[in-house]
Amino acid sequence: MESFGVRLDRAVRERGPLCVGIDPHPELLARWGLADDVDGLERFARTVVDALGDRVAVIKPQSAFFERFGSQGLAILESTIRQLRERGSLVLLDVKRGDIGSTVRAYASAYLDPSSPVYVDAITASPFLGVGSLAPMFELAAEHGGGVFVLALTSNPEGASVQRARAADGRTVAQLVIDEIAQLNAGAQPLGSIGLVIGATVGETGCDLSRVNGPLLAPGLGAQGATAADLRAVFGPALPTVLPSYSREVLGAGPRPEALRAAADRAVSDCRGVLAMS
Ligand SMILES: O=c1ccn([C@@H]2O[C@H](COP(=O)(O)O)[C@@H](O)[C@H]2O)c(=O)[nH]1
Repeated sequence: MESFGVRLDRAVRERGPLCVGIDPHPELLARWGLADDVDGLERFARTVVDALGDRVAVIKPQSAFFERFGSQGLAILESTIRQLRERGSLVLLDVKRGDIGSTVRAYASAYLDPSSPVYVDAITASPFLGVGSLAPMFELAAEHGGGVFVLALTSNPEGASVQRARAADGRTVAQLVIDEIAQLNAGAQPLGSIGLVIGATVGETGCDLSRVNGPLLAPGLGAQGATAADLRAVFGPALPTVLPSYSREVLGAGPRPEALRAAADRAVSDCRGVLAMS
C-alpha cells in the first residue's frame, strides 16, 4: 500500500485541497427535515456520501455524532466509511484518540488495521499524554499506508492556555508537538503521513512549521468564524501543505446534493486561491 502522504498528495492534486466533515448536529438534522434519530443519521450521512464522495479529496466523519446513537450509530459509521471508500474519497475519522501506549495500540488496531470494521485512511489523535505514547499508531499507520493527524493548536479558544504554554526550554507545547512530528516525517516524499491539526482560527502561531513535511489539517473555517483568507496569516510559507476543513459551512447548504456540491466547490475555489498565492 502506498503511504498516506502519497495518497493524500494525489487526492488533493486530483480533487482539490478540501476536507469536508460529516457532523450530523441535531440542528442540521432538523434543518434538513430529518428526525434526530438513527434513521435521520443514516439518511444524512448517505446524502453527504452520495453528493461528495466522488468529488472531495478527504471526508471526515466526526465520530461523536455517530457514537451518540450507540451500537446503531456505530453500524452507520461503519457503512458510511465503506461507502466513502467505494466512491474514492480518503476517510479521515475525527476521533481524537490518545492514551497510554498499550491502549493506544488497541486504538491503532481499531482504526488503522485493514482487517478492522472501522478501518479508515487516517485518524485524529491527541498528544497530551506525550507524543511518544502515540507511537503504536504511527507504527501501524506506516505498516498499512495510514495517516495520523495530531492536535497541535486547536481551533477552539480554550486550547491556547495549554497549547501556547511554554516548556522548560522555552518552546511552546505546540512547538514541542510540531518538532516531534517533524522528526517522524523527515525525508518523506512528497509528504509524510503524520499530520498536524492547526485551527484556521488561531491567528499567528508563533510556531516554526518549516520542517513538518506533513499535512496540516485546518478546521475552524466557516461556522467557527475563520475564512480562507485567514489561512495566510496562520500558515505563512507552510500554506502548500494545508488541508482546509469545513463541516457546518458546507453541510448547511444541504440536503439537496447539487447545493452540497456547489458549497464544496466554492470552498475549494476559495482555498485554492489562497493556497496558490503561497
Ligand atoms: O481543532 C480542532 C480539531 C477538530 N475540530 C473538528 O472539526 C469539525 C469542525 O466543524 P465546523 O462545523 O466546521 O465548525 C468538528 O468536527 C470539530 O470537532 C475542530 O473544529 N477544531
